[in-house]
Amino acid sequence: KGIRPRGPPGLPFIGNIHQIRKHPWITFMEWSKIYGPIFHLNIAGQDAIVLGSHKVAADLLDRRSAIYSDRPRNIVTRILTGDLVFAFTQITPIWRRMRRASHDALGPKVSKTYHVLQEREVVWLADQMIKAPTLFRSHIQRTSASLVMSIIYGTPIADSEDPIILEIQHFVDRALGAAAPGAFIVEYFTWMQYLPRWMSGWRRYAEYWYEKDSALLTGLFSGVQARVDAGDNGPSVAAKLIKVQDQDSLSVLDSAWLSATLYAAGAETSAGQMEWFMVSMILNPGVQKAAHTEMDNIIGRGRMPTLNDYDQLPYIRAIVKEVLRWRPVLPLGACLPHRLSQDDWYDGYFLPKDTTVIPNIWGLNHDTTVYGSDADTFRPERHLDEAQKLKPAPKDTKEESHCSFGFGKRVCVGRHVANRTLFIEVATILWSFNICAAQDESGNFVMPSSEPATEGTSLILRPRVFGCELIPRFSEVPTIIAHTMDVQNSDATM
Ligand code: HEM
Repeated sequence: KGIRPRGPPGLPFIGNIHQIRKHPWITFMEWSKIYGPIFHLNIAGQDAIVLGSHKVAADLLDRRSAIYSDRPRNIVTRILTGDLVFAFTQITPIWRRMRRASHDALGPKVSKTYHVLQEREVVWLADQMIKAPTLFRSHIQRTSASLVMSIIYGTPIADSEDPIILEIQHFVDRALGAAAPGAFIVEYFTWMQYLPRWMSGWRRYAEYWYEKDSALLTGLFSGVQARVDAGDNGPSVAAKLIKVQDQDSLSVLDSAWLSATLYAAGAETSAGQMEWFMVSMILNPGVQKAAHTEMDNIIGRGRMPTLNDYDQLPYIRAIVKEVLRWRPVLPLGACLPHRLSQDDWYDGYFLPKDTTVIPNIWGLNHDTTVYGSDADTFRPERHLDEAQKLKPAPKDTKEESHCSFGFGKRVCVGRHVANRTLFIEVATILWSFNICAAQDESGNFVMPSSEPATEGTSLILRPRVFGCELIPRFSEVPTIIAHTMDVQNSDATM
């Protein structure tokens, strides 16, 4: 039907699997230089293409999103989640309803109703950082988990070791783990799905956990139902799902899984980006200094920043864009590639139905033809013009200046919330602290690595474990944080 894109030669049966183990996004950048911005991989007999330029990614995933927005069919995940995690599902009627409900609950206008929750959480974060600075990573974790829990279920979390959080985290690890390439051999040898149940340990595992997780998630959702019935009017996604009753309403089970999907997609991603923010600040004191100057000029030292300051703080917004560009926590869209749902032709190439389509988000974000020869450098100024206002974003980056929120019909539904969360966390930490490298016993500074960690099972790309010193920028910082907390608490009880 036409020629296929070129790609690296592979081995019989397994294709290219053995060549793409460690940091595949870097290998893919190299292969893009050899084979062009669209190249072919053989994943154990399954066709895949990798997209290595903004234009190709936008041409296919955004401009032809009608046929490039399915997900690969994953046998184990489907059973494990009852096909109710819409981030993993095909474009089905249930995906459409869940996606619409999420957009209605997290879109640009509605997400303003969560500002009060975001502001409360970050002041709490600053307070924890003042009181126990060495535990900053666990404070960042708690804040992300708590914020997403507040937005979704209306229930903040005081401790990152909270039993509910641990239980949900196990659910998230199971779901993401099952979707990870190579997790279950049946995904490659699909005839195994027809083996009897007693020969299929993976099936018994998936069915068992689907029942258990459905009970856990329905319990969480029903807790919100009980509060709404008792007259609680607090803003939350779950409360919105309960209150909106129309022909598109989701069942309790669907709503329970939808809420949990949003938690799974939102908590670790935001926390991972915040860890990269901390690393970028330690490595770039000049950037910190410029941010502190913006803070002093616009906010001053008498109050903490709020989300109302968003438009007045272009340098902070440029830092957020640069963190997302420089170290995207989902460098390949992680376990969420797209799938082509019908035969297609592009630039003289034939692309068969069912091809897995992998955008190299990391590669696009580091493309020197778009970001210049210093694309690997953390430099927020690249997003600003001479008047220190934000520049228009490069073409095909959907006003974000990076591709870290994905593409087309699958573009991250939580991006408005995520952008504001990162903004207020970054602004609050920079208003409060000088962030410095930690010192070892001999007083030498220990710089964090800008290389991503590879250890651990998380699919989120995080920095290696690192320390830092958080020094309040001026003596009134602790008092102003405490005072802001008091005001927020009294507003909440009014
Ligand atoms: C900095 C934080 C975040 C990053 C970097 C991020 C990134 C992404 C990426 C790359 C995708 C895949 C897009 C694609 O397939 O093309 C995605 C999907 C998704 N994100 Fe986010 N995300 C973040 C935060 C959030 C938050 C806070 C939520 C919700 C509260 C959320 C909910 C989702 C959902 C539900 C999907 C699946 C959409 C679908 O398949 O239709 N994300 N995100």
